[in-house]
Amino acid sequence: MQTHILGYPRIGSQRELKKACEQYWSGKINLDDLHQVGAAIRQSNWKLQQEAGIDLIPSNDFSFYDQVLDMSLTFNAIPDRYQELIAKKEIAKQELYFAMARGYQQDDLDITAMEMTKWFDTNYHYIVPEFKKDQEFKLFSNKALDEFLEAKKAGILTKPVLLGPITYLVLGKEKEAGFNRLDLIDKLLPVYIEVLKKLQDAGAVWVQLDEPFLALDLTAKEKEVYKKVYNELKKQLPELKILLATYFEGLKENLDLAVSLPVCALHIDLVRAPQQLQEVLDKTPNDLTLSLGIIDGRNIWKNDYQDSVAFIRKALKSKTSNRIMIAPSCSLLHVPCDLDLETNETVLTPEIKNWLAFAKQKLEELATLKAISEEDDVNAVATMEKLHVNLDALKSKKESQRIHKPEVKQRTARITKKDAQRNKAFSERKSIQHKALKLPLFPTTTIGSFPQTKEVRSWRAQFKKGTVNALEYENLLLEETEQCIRWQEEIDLDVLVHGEFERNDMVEYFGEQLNGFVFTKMGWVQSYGSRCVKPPIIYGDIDRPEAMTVKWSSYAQGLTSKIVKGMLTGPVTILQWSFVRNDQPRSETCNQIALAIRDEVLDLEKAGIRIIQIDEPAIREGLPLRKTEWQAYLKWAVNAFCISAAGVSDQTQIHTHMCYSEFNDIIEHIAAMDADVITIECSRSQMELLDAFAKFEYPNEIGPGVYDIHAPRVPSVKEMVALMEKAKLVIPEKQLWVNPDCGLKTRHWEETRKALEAMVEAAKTLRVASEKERLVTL
Ligand SMILES: Nc1nc2c(c(=O)[nH]1)N[C@@H](CNc1ccc(C(=O)N[C@@H](CCC(=O)N[C@@H](CCC(=O)N[C@@H](CCC(=O)O)C(=O)O)C(=O)O)C(=O)O)cc1)CN2
Ligand code: MET
Ligand SMILES: [Zn+2]
Repeated sequence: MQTHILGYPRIGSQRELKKACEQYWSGKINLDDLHQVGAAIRQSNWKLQQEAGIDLIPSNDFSFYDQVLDMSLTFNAIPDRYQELIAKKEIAKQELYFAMARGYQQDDLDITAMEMTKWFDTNYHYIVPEFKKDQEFKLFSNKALDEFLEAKKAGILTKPVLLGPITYLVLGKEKEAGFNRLDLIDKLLPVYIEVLKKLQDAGAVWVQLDEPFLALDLTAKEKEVYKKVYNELKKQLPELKILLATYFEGLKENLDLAVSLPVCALHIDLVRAPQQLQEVLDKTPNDLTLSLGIIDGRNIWKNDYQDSVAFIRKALKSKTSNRIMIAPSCSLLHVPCDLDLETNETVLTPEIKNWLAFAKQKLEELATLKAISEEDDVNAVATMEKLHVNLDALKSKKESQRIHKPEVKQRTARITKKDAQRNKAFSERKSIQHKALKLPLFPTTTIGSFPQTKEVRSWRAQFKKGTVNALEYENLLLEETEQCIRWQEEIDLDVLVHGEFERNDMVEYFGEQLNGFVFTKMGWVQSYGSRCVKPPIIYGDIDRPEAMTVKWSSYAQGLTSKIVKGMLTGPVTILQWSFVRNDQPRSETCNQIALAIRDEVLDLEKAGIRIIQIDEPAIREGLPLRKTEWQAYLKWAVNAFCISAAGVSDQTQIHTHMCYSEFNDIIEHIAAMDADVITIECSRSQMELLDAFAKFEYPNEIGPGVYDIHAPRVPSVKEMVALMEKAKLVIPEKQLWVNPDCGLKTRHWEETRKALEAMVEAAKTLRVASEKERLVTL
């Protein structure tokens, strides 16, 4: 039996990669320096796995930005707009790569970045491949080979990891009409084969092809392509051992297809879909190796050895041990690097730490599971001891007094339908709110955050270190908030925000203030590119010991006669972006959070806050990957949002916000959230996202983002007016707000100021135009 992993976190346990990339982008280090940091991370990851005794160690799981973008570069799937950049100067591949990820605004070139979207149901974002009708592929980057050789030189024969060809195509987007990207497979496959041949010639024995789509809902055509592709690979590369990796879901009705593909090994996710093991065993041909994904690659709880060993033994009963591999369920990209770095016992108590395993610890778990399962003598001392230590840890968690709070459980049990409903329907609330708030046509606002400058972050870092005391820290933040309010007044925004300077992150900040959560110091996980998050850990029943944001919001409101919008993160997003307890349904945990947020909403209202935004950017990402499970999820998720929002009076206006979302197939559920106003990210799709709202005749108000904040470029008044004119064609103007896309916290003040000034001018231009139209029709 062999152990292997599908991938290891690549940010470095000290976020070395993030720091190096950002230094390179700002010109502080050169390409060589950057490449050295990358190499050091790879070496260290390989060594770590070697020391833990992992049998089959992956390579090419490293990436400077994103593994999907790596594939696009490998196959030369470079959108035409970058040709100008390539032609203009002899550009390093690495620089072109970053330009594709982040856009390029230099030397009078203005090239937009490629789109970014969520990786399945995770908080990781990938760069969406762009395909055109006459798309050609050729080998452009040798990254997979280079990294294989690099490891080989270091004495490790790795298993290179590539995104499988079908998943790669499906993840992309047709950038023009008239073709289906899946039909590009005939052009793509030869280049794949070329890459695989090179790896084989260099000595690779195993190659892992990730095909998560094989575990999702497939069309008949997609199934055919799976057959065709893997048969062709077998034909062209009969000697190469392909490990086909599925994860994030069970194979279900695709099982027959999966086990019929002529590959050497099939990896299945037994954490998400433990029930599939028996059927998979029944159907797996003898010569197909089965890789059991038994350690949770998406969560941080210790593995249950007893459970896992039972799984492994079950598999060993129907297959010989050389046909079994064990592994984490998916790449470890989604968990933090190393629990050993959590040494601060006041942040993470030893009791709770004993329940956890991060990536490095999961390697040890894997090796131990192998040892236990291969041990013939069940009384062997070393084996039994490891089992008992594990049993003790799990028992300590199960019985901990810290997890269960009867009053919290009673409160969620008492939730009624009425708790999730506003007093009056939106049609009536609308005029009550308009009278109360007196906002102009096309009201302007922002999504909440303003630049988290180096200074703001360093105050917080110093405060956490203890070199700045609580009072000093608070005063610095209050000053920053005041400046932010003054400036918003100056540029004449209609609905102001306090700026979120006190937050480290929109989820971690709330987690830190709620009971039932613990957090880490170094538990970073990549979200996109160099950006990381530190998901809090929900270990127990959740309640709110005291108000969380009222101080900031009421301070900001006290500074101005304009309306300041309160700013909260919604229950589904807090749930989705935390590591969640695995001893009760997610819906129950979500309701607990919803009640805590509801209390906060009511406290804000009491403190005189008249507009409250409850951000739910993760509601769509939380959608189950299989359609059959959508209804059940949407029901509890939407209900949890409603519980958090519906306690207020009709006058109080509830906003919500979602970014990176497709709304077409869930629009009725978005409507059921019944937020008075929803802001959505729209500019990169040129307002296309609004079509879903228009088709549904969505009755509530909408703020489509009028400019992309992911690049430092300042948008013109004209282009924003044009986008809003486009919005007006599908949504009545009385329903429209004007705001940027989300993410101002990642920007600098300089461009933020200019862009928002232009945005306010755009709104004013729209008001004048609409007044003229009104007079003409009179
Ligand atoms: N959880 C979450 N998921 C999300 C989003 C989000 O906002 N939050 N937004 C969407 C896009 N994803 C994003 C994810 C992260 C960031 C982001 O800005 N991350 C920051 C970290 C934010 C943070 O936690 N900051 C902390 C810690 C900052 C830090 O690194 N401090 C230094 C010290 C700094 C100093 O001395 O000056 C250190 O600890 O070493 C703080 O402000 O307190 C980063 O990677 O740079 C942005 C968008 C979707 N998913
Ligand atoms: C990822 S959604 C972010 C919403 C939050 N209010 C912000 O502006 O940062
Ligand atoms: Zn957002």
